Amino acid sequence: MTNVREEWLKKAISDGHITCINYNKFSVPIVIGIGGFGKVLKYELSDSELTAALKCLKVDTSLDEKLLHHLRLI
Ligand SMILES: Nc1ncnc2c1ncn2[C@@H]1O[C@H](COP(=O)(O)OP(=O)(O)OP(=O)(O)O)[C@@H](O)[C@H]1O
Repeated sequence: MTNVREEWLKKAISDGHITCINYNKFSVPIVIGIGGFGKVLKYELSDSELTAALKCLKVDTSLDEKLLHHLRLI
């Protein structure tokens, strides 16, 4: 079965809606907060002076199934 989430991400990156930065550019993370959708982590970027806060979203694999079910109904 096609991974809907992966295909969606690839398209969003190739269409320029999401900027993709290689994960090895980020330092070891420090957890700085927790929200409803996941943890927020602080990173330094290796090739710049930038500090970044990234949210690591919780994975809900049932979303793929719900989306596929919805698409079958259309
Ligand atoms: N850019 C940031 N810089 C510093 N700390 C941050 C940053 N973004 C989030 N945090 C910390 O992480 C915590 C959770 O942030 P988050 O955005 O996940 O909150 P939320 O809006 O309640 O979550 P959600 O949108 O998932 O429901 C914040 O309360 C804050 O302490």
